[in-house]
Amino acid sequence: MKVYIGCDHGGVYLKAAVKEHLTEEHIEFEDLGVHETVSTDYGPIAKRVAELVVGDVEALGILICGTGIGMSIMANKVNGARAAVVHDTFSAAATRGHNDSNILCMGERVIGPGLAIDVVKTWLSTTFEGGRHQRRVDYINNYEIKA
Ligand SMILES: O=C(CO)[C@H](O)[C@H](O)[C@H](O)COP(=O)(O)O
Repeated sequence: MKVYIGCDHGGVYLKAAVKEHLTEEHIEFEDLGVHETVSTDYGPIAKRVAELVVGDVEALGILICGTGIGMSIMANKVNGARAAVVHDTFSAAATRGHNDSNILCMGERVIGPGLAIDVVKTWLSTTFEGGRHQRRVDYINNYEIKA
């Protein structure tokens, strides 16, 4: 598994904390930026990470901005991206287990690094349950194919 990670200026510090965790856990990742807190736009970063994730079935993505919301809105425009804004471990497990989310979005202005790392741990270690949830994810995929 490889994790593509990106942020805007509102997520630089939380991204650094998440990268530290991924490094400690020997989880392969690629940082698509940004690296500075100079004001920037979340759109291009979210688009790039989402495209990379969709292009590699083994890959997952983590996107961080001030709230996680701008990143998720943009990422979900990319066909095949299932980006979820998550700030608690219950939702982290549910969105992997039920929605097969492939991109985790968080907000540095919303969540502290301790809980954020727990969210990342839970999200990365939970697997998709399939079954009735596969039908629901298929509905989304079919909609994208026709759109
Ligand atoms: O898109 C967002 C809001 O949902 C992100 O949190 C951005 O990081 C935020 O809008 C950036 O705001 P700023 O005032 O330009 O720092």
